[in-house]
Amino acid sequence: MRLEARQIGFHYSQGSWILKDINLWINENERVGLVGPSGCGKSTLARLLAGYLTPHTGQVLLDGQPLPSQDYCPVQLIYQHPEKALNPRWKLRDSLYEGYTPDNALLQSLGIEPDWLDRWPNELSGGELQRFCLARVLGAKTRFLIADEISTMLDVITQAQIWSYLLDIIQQRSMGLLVITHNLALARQICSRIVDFACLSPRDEAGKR
Ligand SMILES: Nc1ncnc2c1ncn2[C@@H]1O[C@H](COP(=O)(O)OP(=O)(O)OP(=O)(O)O)[C@@H](O)[C@H]1O
Repeated sequence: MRLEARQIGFHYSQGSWILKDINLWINENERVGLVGPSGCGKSTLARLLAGYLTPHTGQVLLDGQPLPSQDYCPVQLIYQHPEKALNPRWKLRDSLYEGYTPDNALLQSLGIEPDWLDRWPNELSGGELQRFCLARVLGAKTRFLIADEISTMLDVITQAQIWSYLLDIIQQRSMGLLVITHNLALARQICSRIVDFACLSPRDEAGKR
């Protein structure tokens, strides 16, 4: 299976182009790191790849087909800030079971304590909440995971734990992973291929992208 951004162009509202002729692909079993300067459009590309935004030109393709618009999306995205991804008015149990029913083994392997399910999002730490966000996106139908700066605000021990859980699951299920990060050392440690955002779009005749 392959996730592909083909000739993607995108701008917000009436603004200027953020992405132009962007090409990127990730195969299953592949862990790709995406690095680039702040504001260049990495998170925008992540949202396009997961189907949260629609490109103005080009296509996002999964094995040559558009992403499903109704069913569970096989491409799932996790953000840097778990508190923004969870409804503050829902207990964590409700957020967790919204998309599918994760089994106890998965919750255990992510280090989620059973009593956390009865708490509100503001009653857990950032690292604990991020485990919920991971559990939410790891439905059996997930084939590609896009991790957008998911461990930036965590301490080193929690970072190591979360990446270790995640990489195990990704390997067991032969999933593809796109890691968006400013941490080149992390990308080198985790990824089988690293892509510089600046290399995703073609240069014009003047050598500009
Ligand atoms: N919802 C939005 N509306 C308008 N402009 C936006 C929106 N989201 C992002 N942008 C703009 O799009 C550009 C790319 O933003 P994006 O978040 O994709 O960059 P990034 O490479 O992920 O940055 P960082 O590494 O700092 O997270 C920026 O100039 C940003 O200001």
